[in-house]
Amino acid sequence: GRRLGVWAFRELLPVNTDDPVTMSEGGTGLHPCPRLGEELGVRELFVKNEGENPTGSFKDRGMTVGVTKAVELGAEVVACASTGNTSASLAAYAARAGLTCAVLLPAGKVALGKLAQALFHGARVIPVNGNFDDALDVVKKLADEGIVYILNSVNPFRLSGQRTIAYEICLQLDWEVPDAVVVPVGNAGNISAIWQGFLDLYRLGIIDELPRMYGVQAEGARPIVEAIRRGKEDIEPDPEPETVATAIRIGNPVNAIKALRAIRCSGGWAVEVSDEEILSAQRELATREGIFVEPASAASIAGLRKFVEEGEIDADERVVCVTTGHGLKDPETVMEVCELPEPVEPDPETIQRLIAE
Ligand SMILES: Cc1ncc(COP(=O)(O)O)c(/C=C/C(=O)C(=O)O)c1O
Repeated sequence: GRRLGVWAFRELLPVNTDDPVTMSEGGTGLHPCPRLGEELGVRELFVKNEGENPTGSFKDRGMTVGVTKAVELGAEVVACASTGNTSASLAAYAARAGLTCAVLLPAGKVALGKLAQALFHGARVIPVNGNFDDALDVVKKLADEGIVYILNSVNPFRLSGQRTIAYEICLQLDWEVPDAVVVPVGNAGNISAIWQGFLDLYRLGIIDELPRMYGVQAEGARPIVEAIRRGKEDIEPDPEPETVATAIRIGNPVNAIKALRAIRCSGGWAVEVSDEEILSAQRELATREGIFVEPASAASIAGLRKFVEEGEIDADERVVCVTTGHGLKDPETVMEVCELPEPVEPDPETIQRLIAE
């Protein structure tokens, strides 16, 4: 009788408490998307919509475990660097736990919805002159000195919560395993955690096969793609990452080694997509299947199109695209590509004409 969500899998989580800091995170929809699948050329396309979480991104799965652990350890100040969603999630869960929260953000590069969340939940929002990577370096130094408890994905408790994405996908597919799972990659924690989740189920004998893991990055921020393409063991950090998908505007992913292993051990691959491809995929998903995601999330859809074109994923395979954040996070990017009509008089003829146009 457990509600589907992160804590339905409590026996698999590394936190021994029956009093978690929780807001019913997880239990997100695994939506069949036949029209979009048809367009992309795959037999069965599902979208695992993480924008349905309490603060609108998959980060809540990690934060519920990470912040519960912070309380267990007696931490007083929790902190993170963030491109936005981590800070929004940490601000909410820290508020719920009564912890002081500090978030460092790359000044001018965080979507409006995420800023509103972090500010409104009462976090100490600290914009810094520099990129996400510079901000993370500072928070890591402060954590090493015991001044803050860090909740970025260098914290293993954060990633353990995100494994539940894999648990839920299998449960929602009646314990079958998809052929391919496509994930947008920034700091590279999520693709690593999802792979670990599938491995957990495999080692427990619950599933007897494993999916291939596919990572998608923005053309302007693609260190993982370059390392995969060149067969490298580690990445070349990109000092100037740039993309409209600000959530994945990351040049030096801390989980690079884990992500390279997840992609290689699973027989998957990685690809980059342009900002234009991201924005058109975002629009297609919203207009064809009614699912509204922020730009970075749509990278998984744009990437799937390329994996099918390149023969990495076959037309007759079952594919899950993980869409990682809600579209409301970044309304400004949406309004840049939409045309709001001028107001008209509310008379029936005018309205009828406009509807018919
Ligand atoms: C919508 C969305 N989609 C994909 C990613 C990439 O996940 P990772 O590869 O695990 O980093 C993020 C990451 C955001 C942050 O890193 C942050 O919020 O600081 C995101 O918000």
